[in-house]
Parts: sequence; structure tokens; C-alpha cells
Amino acid sequence: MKEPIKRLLVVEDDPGLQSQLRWCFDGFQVLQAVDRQEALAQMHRHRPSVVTLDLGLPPDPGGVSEGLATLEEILAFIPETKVIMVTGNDDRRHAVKAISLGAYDFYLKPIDSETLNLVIERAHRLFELESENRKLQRSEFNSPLRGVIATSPEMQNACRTVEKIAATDATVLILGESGTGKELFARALHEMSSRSQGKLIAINCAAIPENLLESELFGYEKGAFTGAAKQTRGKIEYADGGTLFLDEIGDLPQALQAKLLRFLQERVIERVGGRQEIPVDLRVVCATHQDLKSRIAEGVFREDLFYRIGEVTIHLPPLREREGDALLLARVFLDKYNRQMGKSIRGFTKEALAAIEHHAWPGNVREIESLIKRAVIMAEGRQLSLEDLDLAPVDAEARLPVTLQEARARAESQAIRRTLARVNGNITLAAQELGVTRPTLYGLLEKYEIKNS
Ligand SMILES: Nc1ncnc2c1ncn2[C@@H]1O[C@H](COP(=O)(O)OP(=O)(O)OP(=O)(O)O)[C@@H](O)[C@H]1O
Repeated sequence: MKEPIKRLLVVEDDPGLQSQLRWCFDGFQVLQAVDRQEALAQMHRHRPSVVTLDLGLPPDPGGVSEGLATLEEILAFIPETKVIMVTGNDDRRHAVKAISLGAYDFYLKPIDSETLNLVIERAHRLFELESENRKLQRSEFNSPLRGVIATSPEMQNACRTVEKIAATDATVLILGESGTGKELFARALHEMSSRSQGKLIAINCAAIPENLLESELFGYEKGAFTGAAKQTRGKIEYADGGTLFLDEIGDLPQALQAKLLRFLQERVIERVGGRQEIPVDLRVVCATHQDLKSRIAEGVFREDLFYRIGEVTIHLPPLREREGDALLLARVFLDKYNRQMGKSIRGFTKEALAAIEHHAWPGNVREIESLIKRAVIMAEGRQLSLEDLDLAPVDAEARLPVTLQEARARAESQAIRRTLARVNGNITLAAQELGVTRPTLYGLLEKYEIKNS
């Protein structure tokens, strides 16, 4: 395999140093720039992994303001870039400031090419390691199904079911609230199946008026009804060899339920106004957000059709019941819209993370995606905040602990409060129940600021 090109950008306004630096790096394609504008143009064009940046650049060659501003703009554009500040000896203080702004390292003039080579090689290796790591993380996050992002056990299970049944011809029923990914799963199932060369034809049974749905699904013969000017194939015929996705199957009118059942049993259709039986070979995937069992109890959905379409049933839980998925989706969508809109927002504030975890997400994945998209467009800071997301803050008590230490502290303080409440504030009894000495318990009350009244 061809090695990727290693690119280094040298930002230096001194022509002597510039030509010295041009030739001293083995294995790198060296790009050059003399000021901020050129440096950013090179960043946009070549995206180098490492940049050496002179702190004193025109129009402020004697100061540091232009060097620091260039550093900030490079990092705002590609935060992962390894920027090495090249400074004079008396600039040490400013070099440290540059590190606090996100520079990778600094290097004091005069330049010793051998040492600088080592520093740059190491920076490049770190850049590569980090980007490899990011790729691995992404593939870990991504389930085996294309486009499906999930980490919760419930969703991993749903993905495994799809993998298992993809190669079969089983009719599949996908259940879940609106926005949980039913259509996404239907598409993934189609793509993994042996019918992926065929078409996936989707039809929303709730969106088409009842009198049109029959001819839409089954097609019609010329003259079947007023306006039927020519023979027309229906969606089922179009899906021949592929997959038919019937969304909102709970809304299928009863007359059509009987007709669909017949098709599922006999695998032939008759166009509206026709007598000829036409064989069609396809897989049917249905979805609904409704509770079909209660639709059956109400007498509006056929029980025999329910069993026929649900040879395999996949439940997609609402987002609020998927442990860890909301945060993961938020991060992945932030990444996606950062890239799409050329922004470089670095994650979320702590409060925003807690709110994302606790929000009920009635619109599920669709809601979280559009929220993050809007926030990326509107946000002005480096991180997305509660205000950017327009989410309600979570009170500290309910917030999930972030570190193990926090988790332990929270559990300890909760146990103490509960025990004290149970024993009516009796310290001796509480200490006994909790298995600690009285002095230890007093210490803990102080630590967690618990008032024993
Ligand atoms: N696990 C997921 N990973 C990534 N994107 C997802 C996931 N689940 C859903 N989405 C995205 O969320 C949006 C809504 O998903 P989809 O249309 O599949 O939901 P649905 O359950 O069919 O909704 P409805 O019942 O309203 O038709 C789509 O843009 C989809 O790509």
C-alpha cells in the first residue's frame, strides 16, 4: 500500500530561516507561508499534520500578537493539528501562553535541524495515532448496520437480530415510537439481504387516501376506474426482486388488510380491474408506532395479518430507554454537522451533557439530530452549552456522576441520608447499620454537609 504523504507547514517570515527549514525535514512534504493569511490558505489546501509557527509574524514581527492569532485560527480550523511554536529565547513566557492556547510544543531558536526533526517526527506520529484512535472509536460506535449509531444493549440486540434474519425471507415487523429509526432499520435490512440488488420500495400507508392506496399498492388495468387511462403497475410489482417497506401498517384500511394478507400467503397479486394473477417475489418489512394488539382488540386490525407480518418482530426502544445512546448520538451528530458546516465546536459543556442524558426526547433520534444541527449553526462558543441546545438544566442531585469518585461519593451520601432518616437521626444506630464507627460517621456528615436534625 502507498504510504500517505506526510505534510509539514513552516510559517516563517525570515527568508534565510525559511530556506534553511525547507530542506531539513526528511520524509515530509514541506509547505511554506510567510504570514497568517498564507498559513491559513495552506491549511485549507493541504491540511498538514504538523505546523512550525514563528511567534513574531508580520505585521507584528517584533511582538507575539500575530503569531498567537495565527495559532488560534489554525486550531479553530483543524483542532487536531500539532503546532510547534518557534521562538527566540526571550519569548519563553509567550511560548508557555501558546501552549495554554493549544500549541503542541515550543522550540527555541537557534534551530538545530536534527533536534527539530525529532520533535516534528514525534508530533506527526502522535497526530497519526490520535486519528487512528478516532477512527477506531467511530467504528466501535457504529453498529454493524450501516448508518445506525448505537451503543445500548437493547439496540445492539436489535442490530444482531437484523444481521441474523437479513439473509432469510422472513416478513419483519418493526415497532417503535416515531423517530426511533424504523425506516433506517428497514433500509439496513434490505442492504444486508440477498435482495440488495433489487429495489427497496417504501410506502406510507397513513399518508395516502384510502381510495388511492389500493391502486398505488396493486396497480390497475386500463379502464379500471374513471381516469385509469393506461395499465399501471403498483408499488408491489415495482419491488419485485427487492423489498417492500410498508410504513404505518397500523393505518392500512381493513379491505386492504385482507388483500395484503392474500398476497403474503399466495405471493400473487391482481391489479385493480384485472383478472390475471401476477407472481411477485419480494420481502415485506412493515413498521408502526401503534400498539397493534390494541388495534386488534378494537377490531380495526386483523389478527391473522398481525401474525403474518410479524414472523420476526423487532422492537426499537425509545431513546430515553437506551442507556448511553443519547450522548453518543449527540457526539456523532456534532461531528457530522461540524464537518458539514466547516465549524470546529469542541464538544459540550458539562451541564449540556447532563441535560442531554436526562431529556426525555419525545421525538427520539430525529429530535436529537435536528437539535444538534440547529445548535451547530447558531452556536458562537467553543462548546455547545445548555442555551445553544435550549434544554432545561438538570439539578445537581439528579445529574449522573461523571467519575467513579463522584459515583462513590453520591452513593455514600445517599446511604447516610436514608439511614439517618430511618433511625430518626440516632447516630449510634446509624453508625451500626452503616458498619462504621461514630467518629467516622461524624466525619462523613461533615464531608457531605449533611445536617442531622
Ligand atoms: N440509531 C440511529 N443512528 C443514526 N441515525 C438515526 C438512528 N435512528 C434514527 N436515525 C435518524 O433519525 C431520523 C428518523 O429515523 P427514521 O425515519 O428511521 O425513524 P422512524 O422510526 O421511521 O420514524 P417515523 O415513525 O416518524 O417514520 C432519520 O434521519 C434517521 O437517519
